Amino acid sequence: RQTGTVETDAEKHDVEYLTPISIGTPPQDLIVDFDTGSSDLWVFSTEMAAKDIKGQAVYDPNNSSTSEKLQGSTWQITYGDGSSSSGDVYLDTVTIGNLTVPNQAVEAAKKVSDEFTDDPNNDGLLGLGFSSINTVQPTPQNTFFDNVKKNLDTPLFTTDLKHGAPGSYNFGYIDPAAYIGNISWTPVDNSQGFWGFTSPGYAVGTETLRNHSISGIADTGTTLLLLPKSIVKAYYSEVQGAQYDSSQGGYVFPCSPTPPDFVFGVNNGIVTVPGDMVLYAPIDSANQNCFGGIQSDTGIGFSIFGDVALKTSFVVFDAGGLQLGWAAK
Ligand SMILES: Cc1nn(C)c(C)c1CC(=O)Nc1ccccn1
Repeated sequence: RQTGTVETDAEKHDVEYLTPISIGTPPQDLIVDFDTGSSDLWVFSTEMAAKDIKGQAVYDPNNSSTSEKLQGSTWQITYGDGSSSSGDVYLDTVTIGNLTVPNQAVEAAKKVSDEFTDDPNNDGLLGLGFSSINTVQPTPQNTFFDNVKKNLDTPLFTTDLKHGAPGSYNFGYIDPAAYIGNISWTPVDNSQGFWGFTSPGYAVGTETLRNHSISGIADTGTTLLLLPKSIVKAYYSEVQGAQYDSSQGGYVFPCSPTPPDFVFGVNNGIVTVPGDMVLYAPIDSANQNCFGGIQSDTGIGFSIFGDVALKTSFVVFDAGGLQLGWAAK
């Protein structure tokens, strides 16, 4: 039985967290976005048009003695923010930290949307959602985690994302030194292929928790905390000068003073998003006004507990117990 750990580094404003992986023989090193909100492992590849590659590392299946084309298989994915990619599929050896999966489905991109072309540091996505939403046709493929699970001491992984600093993904064990206090556990609804859960309520600043169920997903691949419009309005009503700025596509407010904390419940525990984490990023060079890290989930159908929420905590994604554990750190 094994365990593994790999460091993930924050991009500017923690917009995404990029993590090294190796594919093929000899190993080809790429840096990808681990995404608990999707279930495809896809990478920039030599099968793409040169104009769509701007600085990314690419996977070359012809340069790997262990690659094997999955004949007739294709994939196409469109994310909620409208970005997309598509291509064909190889089986090849994938290594993350000290964990290796010999016949992992590696989805080689032939096309990617501009959002990916214009993100020079990101060479692809590694889905850590449930394999039920893998997009490979005609036969959906397993995620890296689903393939490595049987070799792990226990079928779980943990995230320890940080604000402006490298964090870590651990596989197969809970590091007691990575968190403080108790872990609050809550059941996972994976019926849509996500790490879904329901928070019992929220609070703004130091007020007491309001009973208001929030159903959402724990999603490392989404930058912000996307919540029901009514909760977002309630939060920003307590932030001086906050307003919805349609040109920015969300709530903006003066970068000073620091806005109030946002607290959400997890079972009978709470998770606190400090006000300075809600200050997502300045929208002007004078750093006068800031774009909020909390925005509306309108149109998605569920809330998204993205990096703004996840980086406050040590989070356990437990596939064995089908539960999420949140702890302070
Ligand atoms: C931001 C957003 N809006 N809507 C409607 C959804 C569903 C999202 C989340 C999203 O799309 N996340 C993402 C994007 C690219 C790669 C990985 N995950």
